[in-house]
Order: sequence, then structure tokens, then C-alpha cells
Amino acid sequence: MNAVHFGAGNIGRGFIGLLLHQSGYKTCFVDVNAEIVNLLNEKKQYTVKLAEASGKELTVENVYAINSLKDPELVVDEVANADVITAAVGPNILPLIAGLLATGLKKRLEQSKKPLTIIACENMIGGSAFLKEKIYEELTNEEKTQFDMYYSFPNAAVDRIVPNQTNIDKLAVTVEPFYEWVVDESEIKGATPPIHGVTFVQDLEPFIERKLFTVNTGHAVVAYFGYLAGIRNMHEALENSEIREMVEQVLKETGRYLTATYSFDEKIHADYVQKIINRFANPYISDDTTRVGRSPMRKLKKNDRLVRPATKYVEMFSENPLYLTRGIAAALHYDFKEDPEANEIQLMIEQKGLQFTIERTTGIEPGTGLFEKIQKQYEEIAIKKSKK
Ligand SMILES: NC(=O)C1=CN([C@@H]2O[C@H](COP(=O)(O)OP(=O)(O)OC[C@H]3O[C@@H](n4cnc5c(N)ncnc54)[C@H](O)[C@@H]3O)[C@@H](O)[C@H]2O)C=CC1
Ligand SMILES: O=P(O)(O)OC[C@H]1O[C@](O)(CO)[C@@H](O)[C@@H]1O
Repeated sequence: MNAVHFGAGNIGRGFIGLLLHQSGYKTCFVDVNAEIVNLLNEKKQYTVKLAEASGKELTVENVYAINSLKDPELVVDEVANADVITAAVGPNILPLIAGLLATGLKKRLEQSKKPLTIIACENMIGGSAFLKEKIYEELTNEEKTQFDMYYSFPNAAVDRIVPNQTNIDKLAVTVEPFYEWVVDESEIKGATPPIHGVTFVQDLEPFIERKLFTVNTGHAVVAYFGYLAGIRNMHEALENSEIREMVEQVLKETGRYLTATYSFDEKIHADYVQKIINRFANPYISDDTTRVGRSPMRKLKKNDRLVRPATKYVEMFSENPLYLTRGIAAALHYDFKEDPEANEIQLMIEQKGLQFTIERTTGIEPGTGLFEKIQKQYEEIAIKKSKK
């Protein structure tokens, strides 16, 4: 079986590539990072280290790679011959891989009429649907009808913490032992791809919301408050009692929304939250607040981990969440100079003002209680910062 995976980064090698290998696939990684591509072709294998006391190492074999900037035509051929396609490139990059995928998928239809599943493994709601939308922008109406018959783009939720890598071996990836990959099976045409470790479900929404609004909301809040406190390490941030309290409270708010919406058992959900906070604090992982907080513009979008649970909370309980709004305000304060999106937000605040920036980044309507609360929280944080 042949798999093509776009994005040989942390999640690509440390999670998706590992499971594809364990399921018996030969995996072709597609990336634009020449060093990683060359190393994969040279070594044809890499190591995944588990961040736990055992320090267990797993070997991923049967892999090779293509640099899509250099050899796009090879990517087209691989896509045309794939049995499954996955991607973990980041939501902002999905539109950039759509063109090559469209060409490869068209070629595949000229050769055979076999169903194929394409899964985007990103931290976002509707990642595969978004990739499909971008691919379909490249097609004629007739091609769209053909694609509809054979190609599936099931959405997915992926959960495994893979921090920035500091291994001397550039291909080795250290990952937390825990993982969860949930795929919406109801969207799949033809046979479900046999991937070890994937949970196929008929309704993805509870899984993706539970994951995004617990793991990712909580993590982002720790990162932004850690950064505000001058802390660069996630462990240290979690050891700070105010930040710990903040994340516990934020996850109480998202938990209130999630349990009411999906009828989750409150005790089971509370245990899930504690398990996740313990994962953040895994002593065998060294993670940066600036990695977890990366791309604040994306993280502040209306369907992402901070704003969506906040707006849903208001809709459901007719009250404004106190801690989620504080988290949003902290994200607006995030001014890490090496992060282009953080710079963009800071420049927008400077040039166009806070109100314009809140509206533009979060999509929340000015004049609403939620908008005012975020503004107030932002100003309170600014006062605290000025006193430091
Ligand atoms: N790191 C983590 O723990 C987790 C990450 N995710 C999600 O997985 C996705 C990837 O994240 P990471 O692996 O952490 O990022 P990463 O930066 O380590 O990996 C992304 C890879 O995509 C490659 N890339 C960039 N442009 C490309 C293009 N045009 N074509 C092909 N490859 C391209 C990069 O060179 C890089 O190797 C993101 O959506 C992230 O939210 C999801 C769960 C966990
Ligand atoms: O990858 P993103 O969306 O920038 O966010 C970082 C998040 O992804 C993770 O790496 C894994 O879900 C978390 O550590 C963190 O919440």
C-alpha cells in the first residue's frame, strides 16, 4: 500500500508517518524543506522517541521524500498512484498544496477509477473540507462531478503533542506517548483506509470540539499567559499558580459549553481535562510558549480554539465568559517578534486601534458584551504590563 503524506514536520513524521508505517504503508513524504527531504531519501528511515521514563524508540522504515518545489511532477505521479493521502502542513499552507493535489488526482482518474481518501490532519475544524474546497477551485464542473464520485475528504481530529525538536539526529522526533486520531467515516466513499490507531466515527463534531476546545484552548492560554509573564518554557508556565488557575478556569468554561452541547458526563469530562493538563506538564517534553502560541492571528479566528468556545458560551448561557475573554485578550497582547502574525496584530493595534483589531481578528461584533469584555480585559492586562 502506498501513502503520500504532505508535510514531513513534527506531526508528519512523529505521528501520521509512524501510524502509516505501523499499518504497512510505504510512505512518500512531500515537503519543501530540502534538508529533511534529502535526509529521508538518504536514510530511508527515522526514529520516533517516546517522551516517557522508558525512552522507548520506534523505527519508521519504508519512507522516502519529494521536494515539491524541485520535483512537482514526481508528486503528481505519487498522488496518482496513492492508496491514501494525508497532510499535516498547517491550515495556512493547505491552499498551497491544493494545486499539486488537484493535478495528481486528475491524473489518477485518467488511469483508474478507484476511490481514494484524503485526510488533512490539522488543528482546525473542517480541515479536509477546506482542502477539498481549495482543490475544487482548480477544477471544471465536469471534473468536480468526477471527483465527487471517487474522492473523499473526511475531516479529522489529531491529538499528540510534538514539540520543537532539539535532537542531534535531524530526522528523529520526540513525541508524547499519548495520541488520538479520529476520522469522520461517514464521509468516506469505498473502503475505509486501514490505518492502525485511527478511530473512525460517524459524527466527528463532538470529538473535534472536545479536543480543540480543551487541548488547544488550554494550551494556548498557558502559552499566552506564560509569555506575558516572561516565561518561555511551558513547564515553568504551568508551575505558575496564577497561570495554572487561569487554565483550570478557562477549561471549566469550555467544559460547561461542551458538556451541555454534547451531553458529556461531567465527571468523565473533568477527568479528561485533568489528564490533558498533566500532558501539558509532561516532564519528558520541553516545549516553548512561543511554539504553542505561534500564529495568533489564526488562533484568534472565529472558528478556532479561543473565539468559537467564547461565542458558543454566550449563545448557550446568555452570559460572557470571564476567562476565555481574558485568554483572547492575552493573545492580542502576544508580541513575539519572530512571529509574523504577532507582529501583524501589534502593528494593527498601533495603526488602526484596538477596536478595529478585535473586530478584524476575531470577527466579534463591536457593541456586543463579548466584544466589550475582551476590550476591558485587554486594557487591564495593559495596565498590569505598564506597572512591571
Ligand atoms: N506539533 C503538534 O504537536 C501538533 C500539530 N498539529 C497540526 O499539524 C500541523 C503541522 O504541525 P507541525 O507538524 O507541528 O508543524 P511543522 O512546522 O513541524 O511541520 C509542517 C511541515 O510542513 C512543511 N511544509 C510547508 N509548506 C509546505 C508545502 N507547500 N508543501 C509541503 N510541505 C510543506 C514544512 O516544511 C514542515 O516540514 C498543524 O496544522 C498543526 O496545528 C496537530 C496536532 C499536534
Ligand atoms: O499547532 P498549532 O495549531 O499552532 O497549535 C499548537 C498546538 O498543537 C499542539 O502541538 C498539539 O495539539 C499543541 O501542542 C498546541 O495546542
